Amino acid sequence: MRLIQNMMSIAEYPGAETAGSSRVIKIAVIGGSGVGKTALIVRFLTRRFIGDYERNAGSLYSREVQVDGEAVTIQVQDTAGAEMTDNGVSLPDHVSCSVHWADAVVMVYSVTDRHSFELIDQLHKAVIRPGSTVAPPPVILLANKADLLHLRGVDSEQGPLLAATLGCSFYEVSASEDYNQVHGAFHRLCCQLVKQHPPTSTSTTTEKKRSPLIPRPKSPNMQDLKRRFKQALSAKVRTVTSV
Ligand SMILES: Nc1nc2c(ncn2[C@@H]2O[C@H](COP(=O)(O)OP(=O)(O)OP(=O)(O)O)[C@@H](O)[C@H]2O)c(=O)[nH]1
Repeated sequence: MRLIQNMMSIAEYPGAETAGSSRVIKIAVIGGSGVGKTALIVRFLTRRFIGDYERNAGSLYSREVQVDGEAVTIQVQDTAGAEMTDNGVSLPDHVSCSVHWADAVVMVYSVTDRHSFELIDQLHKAVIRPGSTVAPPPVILLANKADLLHLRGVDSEQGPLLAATLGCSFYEVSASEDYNQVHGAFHRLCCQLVKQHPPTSTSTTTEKKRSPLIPRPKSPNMQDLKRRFKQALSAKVRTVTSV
């Protein structure tokens, strides 16, 4: 039942094409696999924590929120997990496109996953693209799963240290335990973007950055959500019948 309620909360959630307000803020969330990217986005936008997910293929979430008293449409692009290879970090095309599309980037690692922490430096390089003439987008670093103290693989001092080296803000959060932390981190980023881009110049700035070659990110639709719900449900039924 919890699963059903949770899935319905996503289905009720406004679609990506509802950008009716004057201003659209685009955020890409990137990081290693299973660090909680989807959980963080859903938590920020719906207040809910959903424990069951399938591997992410890259969905675009959208919602109108109030930022400093102004109605703003936030579009958040979830991305597939990045992997470390012998030649550095391997970013699927979809992730690179999302980074170029975004006004700001949220990098995520899990405090329980040392590899996801070690990916961050490489991911940051992919975001800021040293030597590029285009100004890099604002970036924040989130250390997720702070509730899993017994599984901690990254010391609590290491995150802030890395963030200071990279020149970005840092937040240790738990998508499962603390809505306020997650909301605070995303909200501060939104405030920063709103201040940086006054309403009249927003669309111009955005259009300048976006290449026509970059495909629009996917948005979750009802059919996709229903399919995922059925999959999750049949997995549960299998578990129950096999006991
Ligand atoms: N305990 C705990 N579990 C979490 C937290 N955030 C996410 N999870 C769990 O971690 C698992 C992975 O979460 P996802 O949100 O799917 O992670 P992801 O980064 O989107 O995963 P990929 O799409 O595979 O890259 C899920 O089982 C979540 O329930 C958290 O803060 N605490």
